Amino acid sequence: MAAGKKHSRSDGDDTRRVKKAKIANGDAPATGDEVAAKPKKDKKQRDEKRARKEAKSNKSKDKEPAEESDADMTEAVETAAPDATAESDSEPKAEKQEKKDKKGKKDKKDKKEKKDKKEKKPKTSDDSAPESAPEKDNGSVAATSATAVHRTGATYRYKQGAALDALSDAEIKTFLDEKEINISEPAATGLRPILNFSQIPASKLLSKKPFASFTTPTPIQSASWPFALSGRDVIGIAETGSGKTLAFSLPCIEALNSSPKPKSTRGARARAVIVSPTRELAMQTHAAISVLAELVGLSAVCLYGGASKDEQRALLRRNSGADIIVATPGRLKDFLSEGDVSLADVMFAVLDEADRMLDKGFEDDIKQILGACPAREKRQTLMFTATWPTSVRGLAESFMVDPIKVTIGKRTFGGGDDNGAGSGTVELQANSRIEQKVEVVDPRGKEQRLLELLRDAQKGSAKNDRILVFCLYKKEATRVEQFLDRRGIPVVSIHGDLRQDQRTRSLEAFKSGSTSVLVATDVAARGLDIPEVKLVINLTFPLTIEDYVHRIGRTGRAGKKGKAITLFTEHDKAHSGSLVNVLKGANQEVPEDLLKFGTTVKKKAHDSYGTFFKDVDMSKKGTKITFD
Ligand SMILES: Nc1ncnc2c1ncn2[C@@H]1O[C@H](COP(=O)(O)OP(=O)(O)OP(=O)(O)O)[C@@H](O)[C@H]1O
Repeated sequence: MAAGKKHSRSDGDDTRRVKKAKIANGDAPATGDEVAAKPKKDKKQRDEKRARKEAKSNKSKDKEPAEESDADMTEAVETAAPDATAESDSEPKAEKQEKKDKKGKKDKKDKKEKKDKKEKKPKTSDDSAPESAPEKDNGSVAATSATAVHRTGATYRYKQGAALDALSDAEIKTFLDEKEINISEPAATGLRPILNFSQIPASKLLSKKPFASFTTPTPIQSASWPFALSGRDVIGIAETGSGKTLAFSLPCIEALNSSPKPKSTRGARARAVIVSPTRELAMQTHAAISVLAELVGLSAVCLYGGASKDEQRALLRRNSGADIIVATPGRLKDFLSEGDVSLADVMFAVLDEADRMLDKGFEDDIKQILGACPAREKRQTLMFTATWPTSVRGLAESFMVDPIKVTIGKRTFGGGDDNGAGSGTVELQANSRIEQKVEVVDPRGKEQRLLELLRDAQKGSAKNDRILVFCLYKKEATRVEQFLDRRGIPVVSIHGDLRQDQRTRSLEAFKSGSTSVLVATDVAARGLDIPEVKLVINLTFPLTIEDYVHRIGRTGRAGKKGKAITLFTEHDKAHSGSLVNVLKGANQEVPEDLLKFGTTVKKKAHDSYGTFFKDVDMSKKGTKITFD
């Protein structure tokens, strides 16, 4: 099959993927006993003095060099060992039992309150919602000016304003329907979406007019802010480029700004932690949240691999406990284990690109990082992404308390064969402002076709239009960059074989427009907000359909239009069904040539693998494919 061929390529990545498969299969260096023994030990230690002991227990764990741990999405997998016994939020047993009892009582109380509320709630057409979303609240949002209290101890109080209270249910329902907002709210608080910036409660931050350059909140901001500002856990799923960064940044700053700073101690004691899958995304998020943080005198530090630890350590010291840490998992784990950072005071934790962070490649890191934070009942946890595969949902909820799920877009459509096998419904949606073209091509002609597409797209006045070309492998990216360079195309690249300073330089050259073509691996697929990317070309199809949605999402951002062209070959036929669904879901043309490969959505061959897994037929002999 296609995967077999890809893995037989002679670009060096093949062996790594096989190695990854082995590791994720339980063929990891650490034995099961070793892995199992650690959490128990950690628990005991934390029982005595959780915060300090956490750093110590981490110290005893095997340490990976940061330069490898988050250099690239593929590299991250290599370092991931299975740890099925690890707990998401390990705490002492007695404390756990006490919490369980308390939670039991609280649950009973909540249930009663919920029941009372439901009875009071006016019935609307949406009350007949499908069973899959029994608590869906669209259109039945009772006006309330209730003041929500944070369980984390933040003194910020979200009070729904009079202007929002004054709106009729019908107006709210129209807004929710028009913006395709779906809110699944177990606690039925009845909080209404924030329709415009003036409806956000006044605060020191708001007095500085941080949103002056925007006209209205985006749907994900409108719908998630009331809950996140109220201290609730939120899962936010919205299309690429729809302002999710601000959706979690505003509540983060408000929560921190209303809480006393912990007394200065040795090591930086962060109060918010935001975890990102790639260095560039961590830097971008850090830059974005720093704009808000500085307005109210809070500090944010970015920790990522491939750069000097000493410099980052110095930044942490200078800020004597950065309020906010934005980090890639590998480097953050290093700092935790070395005792340079403590997450024991974290009241606000965010997983950006959450499905990627919960994927097998990062799962253990995330367990360790969230395990170093206070228990989920004592922190607020937010997860945001554009794609939310079912495989990560259970794990996500294990890190959260009754999360509110805010989904933007019509995300349910059928698929699979006529017998209903192989798919069912999918909740995957590409940004509908992106025109998606798929060309089925002979694999041998791909690079020539790329050249034609680039020349065509950069004709005349479009000469400097920014175009992002995605490859699957690092070596492939290097080769394609050289191929284009030799043909006079101004090009730079970004992938895991480059040093961090080279990666940064490439991205800067592309962002500034000094070089109009960027060749990238999936290290640039998620989150990067590069202005005016006119076209995304998928030279080689990604490993998962989710990655496809993220890749093309580098264009058509913040309400703009964009275009994506995918060169699809017989090697990618396993993805034809899911690609057809994504195209249909975004009202895009489905080429006949693509349909020939079939429309059945293949179930993932192996549940243990995430975005980077591709089935490898170990019995097959490699076919040497020659490029160029
Ligand atoms: N309310 C708003 N109005 C207009 N533009 C906005 C608004 N909020 C954020 N933006 C802008 O939209 C762009 C995309 O935002 P952001 O990077 O947060 O998207 P995202 O949803 O996180 O995308 P991705 O899924 O790719 O990570 C940014 O340039 C941001 O400044």
